[in-house]
Amino acid sequence: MPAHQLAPDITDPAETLAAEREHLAASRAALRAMREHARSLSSDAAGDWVSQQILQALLDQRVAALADHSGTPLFFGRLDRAVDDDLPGTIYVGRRHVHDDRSRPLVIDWRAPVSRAFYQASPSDPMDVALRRRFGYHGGDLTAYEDEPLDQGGAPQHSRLLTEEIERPRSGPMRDIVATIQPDQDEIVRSELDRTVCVQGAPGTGKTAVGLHRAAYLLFTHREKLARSGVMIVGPNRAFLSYISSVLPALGEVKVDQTTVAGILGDHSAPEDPAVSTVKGDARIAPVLRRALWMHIVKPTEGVLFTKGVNRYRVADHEVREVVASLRGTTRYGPGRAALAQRLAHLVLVRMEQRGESPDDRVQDAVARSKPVKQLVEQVWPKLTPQQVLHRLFSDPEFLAAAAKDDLTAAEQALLLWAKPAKSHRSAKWSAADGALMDELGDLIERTAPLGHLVVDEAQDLSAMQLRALGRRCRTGSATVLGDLAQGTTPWSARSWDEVLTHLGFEDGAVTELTLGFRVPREVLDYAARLLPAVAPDLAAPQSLRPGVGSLSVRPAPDPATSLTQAVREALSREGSIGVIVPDASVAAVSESLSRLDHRVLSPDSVEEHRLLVIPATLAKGLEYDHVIVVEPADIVDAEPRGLARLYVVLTRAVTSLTVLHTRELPAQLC
Ligand SMILES: Nc1ncnc2c1ncn2[C@@H]1O[C@H](COP(=O)(O)OP(=O)(O)OP(=O)(O)O)[C@@H](O)[C@H]1O
Repeated sequence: MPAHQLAPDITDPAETLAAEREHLAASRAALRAMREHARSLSSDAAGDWVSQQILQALLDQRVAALADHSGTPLFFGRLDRAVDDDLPGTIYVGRRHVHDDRSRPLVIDWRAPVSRAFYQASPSDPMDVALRRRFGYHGGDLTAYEDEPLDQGGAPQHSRLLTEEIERPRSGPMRDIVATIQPDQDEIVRSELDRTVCVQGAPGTGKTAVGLHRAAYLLFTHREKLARSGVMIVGPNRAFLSYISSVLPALGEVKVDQTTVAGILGDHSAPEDPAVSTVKGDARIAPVLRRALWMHIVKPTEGVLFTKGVNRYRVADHEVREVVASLRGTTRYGPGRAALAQRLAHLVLVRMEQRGESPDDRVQDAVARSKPVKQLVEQVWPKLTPQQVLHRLFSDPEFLAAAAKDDLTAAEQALLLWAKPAKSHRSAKWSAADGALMDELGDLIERTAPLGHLVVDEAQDLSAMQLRALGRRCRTGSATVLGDLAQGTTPWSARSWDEVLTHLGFEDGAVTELTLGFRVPREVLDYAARLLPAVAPDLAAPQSLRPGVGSLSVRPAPDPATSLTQAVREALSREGSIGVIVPDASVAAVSESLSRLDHRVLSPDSVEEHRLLVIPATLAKGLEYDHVIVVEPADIVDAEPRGLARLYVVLTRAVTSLTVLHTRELPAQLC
């Protein structure tokens, strides 16, 4: 008999646990049967070879989605419901739906509407739940449970299992938080597909986790629609992507694109003065690009002469001018070109008809592709690539001035001009900021295909032009925008979320805040928060769920190498991952000084998994380690204009302990 039918009558904890284990075993067996059934299905039924391959791929995906990961529990919660409806009185909430051979649900997916109460119900609003049970696990084994009656009023109960989960040492990539999503996080996760949500949150409040879980929720709830249009996660760099890469697959979602802004806009990396990148990132350049593109259209001075056999058909120059004028600004540049050819061909056809001929559509297509029409189109409405337009804009001061009008000052235009223009657009070296400009131009030429939903992490760091590039990818969909204004480290970092939402094209997006920190111990967070008045004076000091007494150690290091080795050895004697975060310029020296200890250096592209990592300060964003050792804060601050914000990021990566080593004086805010 399934455990859930026995459980309500059992009061002895050991018996209860045994019954729940039985339910777990039954669920595992049922999942195995579901998997075997899926495996037994054949793609032979499909009519042709292609359909067969597609069906087989779908069946393989289904089998993969039904895998039972022995290290993760099939369910983590249970609700005893106090309502008589079509659903079972007791439901088990887990990572995926499992049913028995008579289609009775043994485990219900955490994303199903009925599971919502597991995250949201409270004694003041029990949501028809009499009892919430949380399970404790070790590996895949059920080891404990905790009951919370919800129908008797009173204050919400403190959960020991929740605390243990939050306190669990980190190792390896980021884990899902599906068993312990908090009510305010759940609100965001379950917000509707058509809503764009922007989450401001202090370090470690779970923004990334919430964004990933929202993606999983939306894929479950709108499976068909999003399977067609797609969901994309955009993170700050590849090291971050590799850190978060396991979360969605663990939730059964394997078909989500996870990428960086460079992954979308191209890996352009020509070095550039930040002052130039700042002008290129400003939204004021968007109308400049639009003008620069359309300025390539030349006023027609000639008509078309089309010859067929002995017949000649003429379209007058003023007619061509009228066609061009009517198309200008009413279509994108690329389709406009094609339309011009068709409209000219149509005028030729009218001439043919006037002479008693009866040409059909094929004749119109042939005329549109004929040499005289093609030549005129090329002359009047030339084929262009974004690179060609940008190359001209950055090499030709007069062209730039004409395109810039009053949108850019003379000084800004001077910044944009290349000191040594490349000979052609083909040999030009493009910067990261140019990537967003090319994308903008690309979209003015041909429409960018939109996605169903976009999750943008660390959005505070993106320029207006990068945000516009992302926004156009979800213009018919929606976005989840995540970030922290205090962690903005680029010269163009956002000062307000309204600004970010406007550039993305979601002016009416809702801004919400997460305030409780799950990562950084209170003592460490309070220390880092001393920088807040300098980096984001309008933000309230963050709060931590984790007391972490004794987690902070700030040490003068007269002999840096010895102090570092000692701090690392101390961390190695404890459980968990270790991140040594250092000024970028010191990476090689620090790695050298740790040469006797087995370690790796994190690089932007690395998928390094190692217990002891040396991390350049500029790569630390979004990452976390049990023990963090920060080397020379003053150098981190001095290395870049928003160095204090960088230091704030760096000081908030620790889960268990933070050791700060300094030879130089600490920044004044930390003294
Ligand atoms: N509800 C939760 N239950 C358990 N752990 C959680 C919960 N929410 C967040 N966490 C954990 O807290 C840590 C920080 O989460 P996350 O990286 O998503 O925060 P963040 O707000 O994106 O931080 P940052 O701004 O520093 O990038 C992660 O280890 C995450 O798994």
